[in-house]
Amino acid sequence: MERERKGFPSALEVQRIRKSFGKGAASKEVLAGLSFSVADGEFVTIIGPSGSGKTTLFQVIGGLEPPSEGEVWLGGKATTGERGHISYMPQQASLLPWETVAGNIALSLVISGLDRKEAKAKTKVWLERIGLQEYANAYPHVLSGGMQQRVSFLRALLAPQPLMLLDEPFGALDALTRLQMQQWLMSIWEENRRSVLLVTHSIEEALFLSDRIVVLSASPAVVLEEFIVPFERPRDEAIWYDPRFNELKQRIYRLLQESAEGSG
Ligand SMILES: Nc1ncnc2c1ncn2[C@@H]1O[C@H](COP(=O)(O)OP(=O)(O)OP(=O)(O)O)[C@@H](O)[C@H]1O
Repeated sequence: MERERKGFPSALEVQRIRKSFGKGAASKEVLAGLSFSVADGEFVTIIGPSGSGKTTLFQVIGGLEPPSEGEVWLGGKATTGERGHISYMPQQASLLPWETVAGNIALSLVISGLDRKEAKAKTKVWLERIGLQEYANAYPHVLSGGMQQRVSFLRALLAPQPLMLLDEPFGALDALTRLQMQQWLMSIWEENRRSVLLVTHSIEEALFLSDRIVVLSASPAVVLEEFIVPFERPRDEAIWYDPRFNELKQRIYRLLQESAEGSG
């Protein structure tokens, strides 16, 4: 089987993915033939109604669940059903509790190939960049939820895998911290472009952060529509007041609402 294709441009290609759980009459189709891609250095967001299969899709992309049909290509290689090819940031920060904040960051750098001395020096620079230099020697449990997510995002950013999957990373934060985190993440990401696939329930968050938005239908999920987000980078809060922001927000909202009504 062809395992590599020359000149394959995408960080991620999801090709006609189907996924059903259960067998026979009890079988339930969750993903009903999904295809989309993430280009190198692109920030793509998946939005879909609750229960539309977003977590299942991430599990298929990350190789934790085999698809019933279809293929996953990462960085030009067929990786369907294989683990270890993506860097993952979950909703609840998963920092190593026995390592300090600096230790957690340094470990990501060591895993991505730096020696310990280089990793230590780089960790210092990163701690300053994310505003946590005072917490270098603290353990993760003393950090606030927002601070933990900064370290968690940084660990995903520094990991060697080319695609980052961000699974509702701000879902557990209060509204103000969430806004601050969106601005923070965008500024760090704009300086260090990586290929990102984000899942969120928030249309505003998707419009603020992404280059492109893929809207999924209610279960069983298909791609309803893709939207190119037209705002130039670097971005700031001014885009919230741009008439195109509201117009796109309304279009995506209506699409999700129609899909939810159609399935109910
Ligand atoms: N291992 C499994 N066995 C059987 N059904 C499953 C399994 N995993 C997920 N499902 C079903 O697949 C459907 C989609 O679930 P999933 O968690 O992927 O949706 P989601 O879009 O991430 O939901 P939410 O937005 O609420 O987080 C649900 O109906 C769920 O019950």
